[in-house]
Amino acid sequence: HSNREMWFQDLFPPNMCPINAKTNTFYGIMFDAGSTGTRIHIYTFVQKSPEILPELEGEIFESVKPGLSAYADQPEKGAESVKRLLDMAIDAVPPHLWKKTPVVLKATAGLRLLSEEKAQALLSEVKEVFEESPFLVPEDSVSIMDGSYEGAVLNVMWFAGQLSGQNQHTTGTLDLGGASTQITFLPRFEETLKESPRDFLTSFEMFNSTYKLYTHSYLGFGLKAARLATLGALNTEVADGQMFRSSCLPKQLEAEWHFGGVKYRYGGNKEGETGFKPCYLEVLKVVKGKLHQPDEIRGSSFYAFSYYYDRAADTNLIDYEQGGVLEVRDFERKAKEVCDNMERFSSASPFLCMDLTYITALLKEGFGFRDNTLLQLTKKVNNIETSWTLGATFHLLQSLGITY
Ligand SMILES: Nc1ccn([C@@H]2O[C@H](COP(=O)(O)OP(=O)(O)O)[C@@H](O)[C@H]2O)c(=O)n1
Ligand SMILES: [Ca+2]
Repeated sequence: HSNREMWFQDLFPPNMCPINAKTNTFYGIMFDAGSTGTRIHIYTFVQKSPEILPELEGEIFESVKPGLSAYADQPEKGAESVKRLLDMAIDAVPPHLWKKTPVVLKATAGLRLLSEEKAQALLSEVKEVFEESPFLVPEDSVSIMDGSYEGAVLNVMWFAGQLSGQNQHTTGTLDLGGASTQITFLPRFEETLKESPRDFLTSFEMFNSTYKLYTHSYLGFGLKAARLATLGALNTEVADGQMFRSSCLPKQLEAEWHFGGVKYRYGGNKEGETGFKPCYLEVLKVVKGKLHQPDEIRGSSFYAFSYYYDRAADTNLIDYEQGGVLEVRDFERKAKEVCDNMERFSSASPFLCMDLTYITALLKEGFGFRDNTLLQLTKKVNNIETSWTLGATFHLLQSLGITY
């Protein structure tokens, strides 16, 4: 594991400065308002001289469920959940640094799925909470994040950390959230640049370098949105008591599910088929032909985060603490095992079969990966959550001139 443990040291190089240099310590508070939960990351950095990048010293992390979008009709209550998390920062940051510590909230896909009006109401309540706090509130402190920024920042962090590592063939990241999914990589071939839609290509500046990236966020292709799409319930008016059925669910199941402030009734195919085959056909309708497939990624390997990690860990494909390396076909094998023995897996989430089948279809038919494409599943490094929030905080501190 030495390579993995070195990762943050690579990213924030160790002290190379004269012994009497003045050390600059600073904090950044970043909220990740995701579709399934709200999280606070309080980062501490130290910078020992202007010539070298700040080092990450530590992180305090806490999360609450549900996400802000569940408070679509009660924006004050949503903001309250943010305030409770922000109170942690009052204790964590020394009072004399409060005024120099920026607080920012970036919402991801969940809020993008709400109406403009409801999303804005939530954001302005949150903004009020920030303004009543003793922290530095920059312009645009509360916003809905552009999906390509989310992917870019995450990938650049990993890529920068890998420069001196061994795993130089892994140049991309895959993130599977609740409402959206991102793919990002550093293109190696001219072909990719020529064949990709314009808005899939971006250059990104961080750590004093410019990175040319392929990045895209697919809204509605997160795991939970995909459940609704598979059930035929995404972007439709749900009639009172309407029942959505799928061959990916246990035959006898009938239940309720709340997502994005809406209640859905769903269940298994009581009379019809269940199992991997019919389920795969259902899920295929959601992904087939909907995603751009760059040729060069077929043989690459990718880091994979979020629900890729969670579902692999839930089914013992990887260790929950350590993560691991998988091939795409491992997800398919597990999906077959779960879907064709649904009663045996009934103790876990009733969506386990659908989730694994969706992940399989997304990777193979969506992105066009091969059966043997390698995925490196990672959650934490040195006890720090691997998240776009770290890169975004770093970016923020640089833009505010808080680093030297
Ligand atoms: N700090 C975090 C944030 C999200 N996640 C993962 O992301 C999943 C949900 O994604 P999300 O709520 O951020 O949804 P999106 O808004 O990104 O679509 C969680 O269930 C976790 O698997 C994580 O592992 N650690
Ligand atoms: Ca997310």
